[in-house]
Amino acid sequence: MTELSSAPTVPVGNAGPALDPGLDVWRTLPIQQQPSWHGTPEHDAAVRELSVLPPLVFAGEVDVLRGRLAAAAQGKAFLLQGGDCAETFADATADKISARVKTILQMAVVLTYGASMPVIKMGRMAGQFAKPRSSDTETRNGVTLPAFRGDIVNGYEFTPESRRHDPARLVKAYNTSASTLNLIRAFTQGGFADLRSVHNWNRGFTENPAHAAYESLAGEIDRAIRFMEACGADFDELKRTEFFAAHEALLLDYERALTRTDSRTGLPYDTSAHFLWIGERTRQLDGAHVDFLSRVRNPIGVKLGPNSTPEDALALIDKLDPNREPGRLTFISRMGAKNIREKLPHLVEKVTASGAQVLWVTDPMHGNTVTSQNGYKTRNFEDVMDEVRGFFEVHDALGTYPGGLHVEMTGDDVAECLGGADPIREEQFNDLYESVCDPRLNHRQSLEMAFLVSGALAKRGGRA
Ligand SMILES: O=C[C@H](O)[C@H](O)COP(=O)(O)O
Ligand SMILES: C=C(OP(=O)(O)O)C(=O)O
Ligand SMILES: [Mn+2]
Repeated sequence: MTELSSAPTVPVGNAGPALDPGLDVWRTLPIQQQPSWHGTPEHDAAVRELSVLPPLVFAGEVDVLRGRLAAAAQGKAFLLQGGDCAETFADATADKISARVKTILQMAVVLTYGASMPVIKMGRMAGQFAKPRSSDTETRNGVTLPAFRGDIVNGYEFTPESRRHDPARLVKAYNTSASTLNLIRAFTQGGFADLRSVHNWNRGFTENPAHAAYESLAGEIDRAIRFMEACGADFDELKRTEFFAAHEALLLDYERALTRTDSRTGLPYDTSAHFLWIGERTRQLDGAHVDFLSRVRNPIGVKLGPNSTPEDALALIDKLDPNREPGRLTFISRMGAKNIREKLPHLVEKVTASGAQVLWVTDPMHGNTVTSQNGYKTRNFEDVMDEVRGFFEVHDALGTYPGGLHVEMTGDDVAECLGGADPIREEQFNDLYESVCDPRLNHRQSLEMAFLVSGALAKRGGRA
């Protein structure tokens, strides 16, 4: 198995054949959600600097991921994507990064047991710095400033200086991604991801009386691990795990500058992350984002909101996955709990009938955002779980495979989403709401979701 820490046999570098000129066609196409910094000397200098910096990920790793996603598209693996809505430079600390990775690993163990198949672990991490926004501006107490668009563009602090679009942030985002990825690699390759430790961390969750309902599943996992031990399983082999980095490919200057030719194949790889997705607001068929991502070899995701039509989905497949290559294309539906049972079936049916083998993943966060009585952007855990249930129901009815989960979550004890078995109430927002964009599941809510989804996966497999 290729490990992330090992160097590829032939690294991606700056040398090698010239990049395909098609990679710049996006510059001639309509483009949404970009900062207003083009043409400035600072912007050009930042892009020049990025274009000669080392790749953050290797082409060989990207190929391994494509293979793993192909298995998921065929119902033989399950994808778990999780992390902040918007990473920040200030929170790229050892404690916060490791808490998030630990939580994803904890979720993955529970899901692996329920699914009885490999879980592909992927962070919205090490590059999730750019945010599309509904509005270009934000008004507070009669003062209007540019909206916060993620730390790669401007600062969250509500002052004219901080909200200025600053191209020097492009390079800081690269450096922060590199140090985040370095810690992730050390954490997942250095022995900390030992299956037995990850399972022990879950004990803290089930010891909470609010989570008593999950004790029996945790007990089953415990017995399975002891059974493996008794059979002489090589736990040293299970001390390391693959972990992949993903973000929304929103700022095409950044993505283009980090695109390199793979010297093995001569093909372009976007080396800013293993997996890149196109957001709901930038998936226009004739737009810049779809064009650019159609030309790189990375596995690509596309968010599909409630207005997506089967025709949109089929046209996206033609453009992004013309060779119908399993693992290349993931559709991440984010319909909202109220819509999923009505809107998703047509999409899945038509895509399946076309013969394309995409991976279907649910994002149960972005269609379920509401404002709390006390004015915070939030989501109800029950709505989030209802969308996940709907996703499973739709696939069960159609005989297709619900292949993954895409969530905004953190490893910390924040209060941003309402509810859960150990419920978060809106009075807690004033002290514990930390997100600079969308509300995330906290550590406990994330694990609770994993236990619930694990149960659903086990039921599908006929084991519960
Ligand atoms: O993360 C997704 C979007 O960037 C986010 O939901 C946009 O939020 P807004 O509607 O507050 O701009
Ligand atoms: C912007 C996001 O989602 P969407 O494109 O689905 O709104 C996101 O995933 O943070
Ligand atoms: Mn978000």
